[in-house]
Amino acid sequence: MQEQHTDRSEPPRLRLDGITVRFGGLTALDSVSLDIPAGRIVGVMGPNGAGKTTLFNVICGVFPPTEGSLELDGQGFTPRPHNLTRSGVARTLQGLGLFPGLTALQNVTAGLAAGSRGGLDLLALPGAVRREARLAERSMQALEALGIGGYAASLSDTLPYGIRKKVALARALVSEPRLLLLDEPAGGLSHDDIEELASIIRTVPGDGCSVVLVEHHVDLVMDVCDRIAVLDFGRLIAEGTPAEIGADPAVADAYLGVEVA
Ligand SMILES: Nc1ncnc2c1ncn2[C@@H]1O[C@H](COP(=O)(O)OP(=O)(O)OP(=O)(O)O)[C@@H](O)[C@H]1O
Repeated sequence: MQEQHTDRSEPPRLRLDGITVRFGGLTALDSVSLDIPAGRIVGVMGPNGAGKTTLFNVICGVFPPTEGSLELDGQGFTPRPHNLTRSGVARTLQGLGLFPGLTALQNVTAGLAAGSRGGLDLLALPGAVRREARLAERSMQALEALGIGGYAASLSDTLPYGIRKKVALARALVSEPRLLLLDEPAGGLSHDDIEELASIIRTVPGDGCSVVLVEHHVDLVMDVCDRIAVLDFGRLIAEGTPAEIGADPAVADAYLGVEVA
């Protein structure tokens, strides 16, 4: 199945139209069309090598698709990795990507500065100082919203892994994105941390933000997502609600015995 563009009255937050990615002779994504509705959480699942990371990379502009196009809120969208925040798109990375020599607060502020016009001001002009104070205040609020304000002054590499994951999430959320891309956020987390992550992810659409969740952790995807897309060998083999995906024999086949419901 490929076409499932639904509500024609309002454009989806993100539309992927016929996305194909080839690496030499290998087709990593094969004409994938998928809508991410506004204010919804959409999971992308699939076995190893299915094309999940490749899809994420296309949405982030790491490389352009070989064929196909993207739209953001109905406008043609050519993502550029260094301009994503300004497009209203934020992401977390599998490897966290925090600056080890910076505090938790400074790491979050870096996420804001990436989206602002001048980046962080290095000259301590009065206006610049005020602006930096505002950025720091917003960053602190982002940390507090995730319950980790108490770690603001700690160097990020001294923090427990679960807290670092939250710092990375705060850095993505601080820019108030309209599209949040989460790349395997549950990787390396304990069961309790994953439950907490699930409740955090569920709050994101409250601000109208859409979420794309690329994740191996099937339980988390089933738990938090409004809709789920399943890739297998680069093809979109299923798209639907968690209940529909859990009952889809093609999905069960793709996972070869891995329990999905
Ligand atoms: N830069 C690249 N050059 C060549 N082949 C690549 C490249 N990136 C990915 N591939 C291939 O494309 C296919 C899809 O890979 P991708 O990493 O997107 O899958 P995935 O679903 O994210 O897998 P995993 O769950 O193991 O991370 C695989 O066969 C992979 O080997």
